[in-house]
Amino acid sequence: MSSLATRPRLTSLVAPRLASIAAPRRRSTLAADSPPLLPSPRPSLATATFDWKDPLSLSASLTEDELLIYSTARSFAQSELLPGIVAATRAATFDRGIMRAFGGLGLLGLTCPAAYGGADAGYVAYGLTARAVEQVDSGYRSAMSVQSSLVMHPIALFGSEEQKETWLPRLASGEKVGCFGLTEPDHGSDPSGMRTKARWDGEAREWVLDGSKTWITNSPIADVLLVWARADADKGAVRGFLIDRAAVDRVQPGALSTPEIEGKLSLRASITGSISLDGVRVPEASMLPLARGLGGPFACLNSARYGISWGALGAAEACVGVALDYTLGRKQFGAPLASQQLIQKKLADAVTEIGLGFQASLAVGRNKERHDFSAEQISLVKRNSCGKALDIARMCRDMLGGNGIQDEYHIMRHATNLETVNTYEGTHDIHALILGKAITGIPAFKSGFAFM
Ligand SMILES: Cc1cc2nc3c(=O)[nH]c(=O)nc-3n(C[C@H](O)[C@H](O)[C@H](O)COP(=O)(O)OP(=O)(O)OC[C@H]3O[C@@H](n4cnc5c(N)ncnc54)[C@H](O)[C@@H]3O)c2cc1C
Repeated sequence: MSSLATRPRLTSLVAPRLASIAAPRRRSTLAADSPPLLPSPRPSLATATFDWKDPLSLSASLTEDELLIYSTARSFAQSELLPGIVAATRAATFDRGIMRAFGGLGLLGLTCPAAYGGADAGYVAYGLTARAVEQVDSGYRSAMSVQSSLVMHPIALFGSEEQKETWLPRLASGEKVGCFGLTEPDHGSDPSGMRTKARWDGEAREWVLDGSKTWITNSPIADVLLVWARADADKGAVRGFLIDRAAVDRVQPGALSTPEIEGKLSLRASITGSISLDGVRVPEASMLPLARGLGGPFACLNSARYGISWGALGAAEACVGVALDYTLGRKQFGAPLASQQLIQKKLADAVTEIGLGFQASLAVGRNKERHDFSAEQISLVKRNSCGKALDIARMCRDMLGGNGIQDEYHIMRHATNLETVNTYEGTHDIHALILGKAITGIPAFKSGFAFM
């Protein structure tokens, strides 16, 4: 260490030589046949100071608007959400007011049209918001992602004018909460086996829904439930239905129920439930007119999965921040843990993966903004970010020793949350199979259309 410190810095040795090449007056004094001092006519010096929080200068690739959205979301998350997260996790509660607060800041439906209360802000801004919120908790990011990507996005993309006007402004403000019901008790990774049915009652001009969904984020508090079902009058095609809970409860009390799933050891500050549909009648106009087949829900999932690729890394960077502080302060064997080579390697690995992961998500975000992306690119970044973030959270937990399992240090909560984030919206292995199919041309999943 000490000999390195007393050695002149490499740049101070090279700089004068570079200056002599760069200055035209001096260059002219060189003999015409002199060998060049350095191979490149425009050598680049390392001028930026390395910042572990932005190791590959992500912020330099962002617009002013994106930076502003990120700093708004981050200061809200740090000042309003962080202080209560430990208590919310212990009590396994989700404060409905958080949705109104997100809405008040304009963080819901960031990619939706401004004409309906969205922000038209672009996919990178959306990713940055997911990152800021998930630095506090994956459960809060889940609530926001479901509202924005899995409810508002499909209404904006596939909805009628009436559906857009009815729901989007109220979802954007957080006045109404939505949920997305695709997973069923017997069909998770392979939603092509879906059993929930929509029967057409031509006389009443209503759809009658029967079936059940499980593991549905926000379902116990949702005002509008986007439920995917097989429509008998459309040759059994999967269609999306917007169920207005209040309207159903008024006319058919008990036909629709959304009990909370208890006993979760992950995403405890997010509310998750099932959906039970027992002859639920909805008007003809409740069906999303422009979504037909599983391509509808998958289009929504692509948007949410992309956001997750940013969010999961947000959780990972929060874990690294805690681990770094802790290891700088904690002394064992007469020295700070942070001075030990093994600890530094762990931190270097984590910062490397986070920096690379954000660049990958940024690239996919820009591709999305240019309308030039593939579902496989999203599988790649969702899978990579979740897997890496989970590994980083576990490694950071380890760096805190026994204290690492204490909720006040946050890391263990992030690690248990990331177990879910790695599983939902397509498990780590299912995304590997999606990529495997694209690479080899051979689908490894046997029953038709596994994708969730
Ligand atoms: C907290 C939470 C919130 C959620 N929120 C929502 C929501 O809002 N809306 C919604 O619709 N769903 C939601 N989900 C459901 C989630 O998307 C599913 O849990 C996920 O898709 C996996 O499905 P599954 O649980 O049925 O597991 P399964 O599909 O039964 O998979 C179990 C295991 O088998 C593996 N596997 C499956 N098929 C294959 C194969 N062909 N080859 C090799 N391995 C395979 C999987 O990778 C996994 O490891 C949520 C889940 C959780 C836990």
